[in-house]
Amino acid sequence: MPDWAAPVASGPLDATVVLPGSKSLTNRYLVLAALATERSRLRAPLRSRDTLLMADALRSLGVRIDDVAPEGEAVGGDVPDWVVTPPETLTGDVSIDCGLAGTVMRFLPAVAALADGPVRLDGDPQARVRPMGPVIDALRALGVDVDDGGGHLPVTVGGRGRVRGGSVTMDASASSQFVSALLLAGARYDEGITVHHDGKPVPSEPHILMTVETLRDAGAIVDDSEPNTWRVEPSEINALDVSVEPDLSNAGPFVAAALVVGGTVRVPGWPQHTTQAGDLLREILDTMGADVRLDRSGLTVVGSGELVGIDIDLHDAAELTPTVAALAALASTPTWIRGVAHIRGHETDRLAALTAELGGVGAHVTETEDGLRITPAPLHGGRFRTYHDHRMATAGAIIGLRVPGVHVEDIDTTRKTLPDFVGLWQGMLEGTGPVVLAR
Ligand SMILES: O=C(O)C1=C[C@@H](OP(=O)(O)O)[C@@H](O)[C@H](O)C1
Ligand SMILES: C=C(OP(=O)(O)O)C(=O)O
Repeated sequence: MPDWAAPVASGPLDATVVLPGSKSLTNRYLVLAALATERSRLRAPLRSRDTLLMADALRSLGVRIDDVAPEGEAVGGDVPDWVVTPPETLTGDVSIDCGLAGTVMRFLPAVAALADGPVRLDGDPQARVRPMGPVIDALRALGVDVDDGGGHLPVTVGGRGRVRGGSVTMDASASSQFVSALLLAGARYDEGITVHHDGKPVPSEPHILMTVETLRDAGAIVDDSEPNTWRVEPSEINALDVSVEPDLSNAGPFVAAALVVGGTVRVPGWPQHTTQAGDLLREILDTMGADVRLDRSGLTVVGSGELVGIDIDLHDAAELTPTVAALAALASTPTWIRGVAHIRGHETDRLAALTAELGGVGAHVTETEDGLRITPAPLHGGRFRTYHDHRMATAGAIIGLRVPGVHVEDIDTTRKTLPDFVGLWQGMLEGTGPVVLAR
C-alpha cells in the first residue's frame, strides 16, 4: 500500500474522540467467557485484528461467538455486543492464527491445553521471534505436551481435555503476558495454578492486576497478596456481563495531539478507576505541559502547543513508549525514558525502531540499555517506517501533526488494535464535533 501522508494540523483542536474498547480487556473477557459455565455478554468489545483473531481462535476451539445488537446507549457507539457460548469441551485438532498478537500467542496455549486434541498455533513472520519460552516451559512443568520452535511460534499444544495444574516458577521479565496466560486458564486446571516469578522485575504489572480483577469478576478466587506470586484456586468460571472500557493506550496519540497542536481533545468514557496501564497518560501529559481533567464525562486534555520533556520509568506502562517518544521528539527540553528493555520483544524491537525512525526525521535519539534519551532538535519530513507495529504508525502520525512531509509506511498496521485509525485521526483534525468510530 502507498505511504500515508500524515496530516499537519492547521489550528488548535476542538475534538471529542470516542475510542473503541480496550484490546487487553476484550481479549481477557473473551478467554474467560470461553472457559465459563454459561453464556456471557461482552458490551462494546473492540473489533480489531487482535481481538478478531482471538475470537476466531476460540471459535475454532468450539466456542460460539455471535454479534448481538447493543441495548440502550453504549459509550462505544453503535457496536454490536458479543454473546459467547462456551462448548462442553474445547475441540482439539485445530490450527490457530495468532497474527502478531501477544495476547493470542501467549494466552491461548494455556487454554489449548484443555482441548481434547492437539492445537497448532502460528502467526505472522514477526510473531515467530516474540518470546514464548516461559509459557511453554511452564505448561510442560504442569504435565502438558508442547512442541515448539525453540521458545517461539509455531507451537503445538497436546491438549488432553484436562490439565493437572499446580505450582510453577517462571521468569516473566520478558512479558507480563506469560503470567496472565496461566492465571486466565488456571482456574480450570484440576489443582488450580500458582505462578512464582523469579527474575528481573516483571514489566507491565498493571496488566497482571487486570487479569486478577477480571478473574475475580468471573468468580475465581485469586491470591496476589505476596509479591511475584499469584494463586488461582480451581473453580468454575461464572458467566460475564461486562462493558468494555475504551482503550486508554490507543487514546494516547489523540490526547497527545492536544499537547502537540494546542487546543482541546476530550475522550468520553475514560474510567475513574481502571487497571489499564494507559491511565498513566494523565500524569505524563500533565508533566509534559497539558491541562488534564478527569470527571464523570471523561477526560479533557487542553494543550498550548508548547511541551517539555519528561524523565520517566515506563516499566509499568511500556506500551506507551512509542507515544511518549514521539511527544519527546517535539518537546523543548530533553526526555529520558527508562525501564523498557523488554519492548525489544514487542511487535518489533521498539527501541531500535524508534531510534531509527525518529532519528530519520531529525530527532536526536540515543538508545540506552533500557530505554531512550531524546534531546531537542529541529525535525524535518521523511519516510517513517513502521515494521508492522501499530504504535510506530501512530508515533509517525503524532510527528506529522507539526512536521510537514512525514510519510508513514503501512498505516493499515494500526488495524491491529484500531479498526479505523485514519478516519478517527482525520475526524479529530476536522474538529467538527464528536467523532464516533464505526467498529
Ligand atoms: O496482557 C496484556 O494485555 C498486555 C500486556 C503488556 O505486555 P508486556 O508485558 O509484554 O509489555 C502490554 O505491553 C501489551 O500491550 C498488552
Ligand atoms: C505490546 C503490544 O501488544 P501485544 O499485545 O501484541 O503484546 C502493544 O499493543 O503495544
